[in-house]
Amino acid sequence: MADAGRGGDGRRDERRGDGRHGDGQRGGRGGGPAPRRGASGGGREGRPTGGHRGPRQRSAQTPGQRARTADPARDTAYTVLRSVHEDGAYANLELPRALLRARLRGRDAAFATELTYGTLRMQGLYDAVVAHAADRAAASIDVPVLDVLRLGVHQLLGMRVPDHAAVSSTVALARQHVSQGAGGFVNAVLRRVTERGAGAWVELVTAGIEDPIARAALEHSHPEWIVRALRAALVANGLPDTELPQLLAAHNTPGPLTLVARPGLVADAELEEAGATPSPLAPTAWTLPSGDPGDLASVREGRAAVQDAGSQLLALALASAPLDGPDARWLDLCAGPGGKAGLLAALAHQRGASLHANEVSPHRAQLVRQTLSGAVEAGADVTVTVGDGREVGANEPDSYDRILVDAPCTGLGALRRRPEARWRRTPADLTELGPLQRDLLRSALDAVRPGGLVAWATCSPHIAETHLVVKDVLKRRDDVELVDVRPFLLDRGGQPLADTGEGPWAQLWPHRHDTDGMFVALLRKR
Ligand SMILES: C[S@@+](CC[C@H](N)C(=O)[O-])C[C@H]1O[C@@H](n2cnc3c(N)ncnc32)[C@H](O)[C@@H]1O
Repeated sequence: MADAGRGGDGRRDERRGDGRHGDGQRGGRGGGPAPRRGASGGGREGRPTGGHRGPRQRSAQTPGQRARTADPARDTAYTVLRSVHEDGAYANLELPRALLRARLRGRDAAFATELTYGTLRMQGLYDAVVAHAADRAAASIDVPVLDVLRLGVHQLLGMRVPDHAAVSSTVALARQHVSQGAGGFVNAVLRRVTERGAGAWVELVTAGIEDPIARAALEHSHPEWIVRALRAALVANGLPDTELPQLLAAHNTPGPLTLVARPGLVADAELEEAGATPSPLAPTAWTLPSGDPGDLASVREGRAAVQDAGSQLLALALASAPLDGPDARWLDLCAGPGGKAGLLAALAHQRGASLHANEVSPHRAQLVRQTLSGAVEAGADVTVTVGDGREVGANEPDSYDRILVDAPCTGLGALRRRPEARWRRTPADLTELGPLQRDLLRSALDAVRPGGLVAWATCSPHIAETHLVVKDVLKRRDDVELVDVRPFLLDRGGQPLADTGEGPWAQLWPHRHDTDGMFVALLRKR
């Protein structure tokens, strides 16, 4: 298969530092054919689990009769996969553009979304399946061909696509984008994949792996170092490590599409009329069961937005913790693209306070301005600056009453929304981010006035970015105390969220709270 394989891996370095930790929910919701649940998501199967399957649905067409042109939904998924793997693109940004270009809406868009996101998430497991079925290392297969195969395997093992449709359409993709020869190779490999169900494939590729972490990593398609870190984070936050499979499975399941209703800017009736329902998770959170959030006037006008409930809870906790003295100046130190600043600006406006939103990247600061447009329109006192947050403490000491540090981090708590992130991140990112994170927290503690509050937040449960940053910074300061944040993490009914840890900080979990894995610590300067 000269055109399907080659000697080495030859993949480009797919890493690209991003610092992108907006909520990025748009496009993350699957739909259309329901994903099969079990091998990785707690029950994906839909097939006999043991051994080889019985007679399969085979295509009646001969290879010559089969489609040579891929259908638009699969073509779109393939194009996005190539951009992710070849150009370092982000699927949550690239997919909406690709859907628009292909004019896909409704079920076709939902199919393309599930195919893209599911394939990227499950890539680790699928490569092992491909390697077994092709009898060669996945790394020895040209990445464009491997991407076609991954899409085919996801249709066969992760979605309810009939075998004949999955195989013939994926072969068409290979012929159209790679070559005739690649089509033959893809056909042969996928036919072998159809010989077993998802559960049987997992058993086969994990057979003989004794280390439970390595086994869980392959079964749930995560890099091993992330599985180890998540296990440590569960234990450090008082949860049993037996929950690890549920946590990993939650990363392989699309999260709900949650909206934030920015207080004072949008009425409940308007959201209800648009089909949204109140989420029990946070007083400002709404769930949009179907449809495009961009169709809502409140979203287009910045009065509501797509935002994970966990992000909302953190901003609400910072805003609601009691404060002695003035409460007039709020700062969001690392604000881009502005999700939490949007909520803080609305809350500050209701209280007669101002919000200063700072962001180091000019492009992302521009996104913050756009995000805050709804609050500004309503008269909120908001300033957006481009600057290094590490310098704010020295430049404006003892100046703010409440400060949010939503720090640049690995984003390991948001893996369900950023399907390729798990394959891009490396332990080296932690080494790189650690000093920056500590400097930002120190700067915030300098910038807050005595008696004021600083919230340290990450969308990562990794101990190195959560507990250790706070402990390290506090070791050298005797003017700061930790405040128990858990009483301020309130659900829609006003009750503190359960299972957020032993305090004083709090860790949210996708498998427990159905939010991103956000961490928050609240600090008060004496
Ligand atoms: C986790 S994101 C913030 C997300 C934001 N709070 C939201 O809810 O949309 C972290 C942000 O910190 C920014 N950042 C990184 N280094 C920074 C620095 N030295 N000073 C200020 N911002 C920084 C990144 O560009 C990124 O936009």
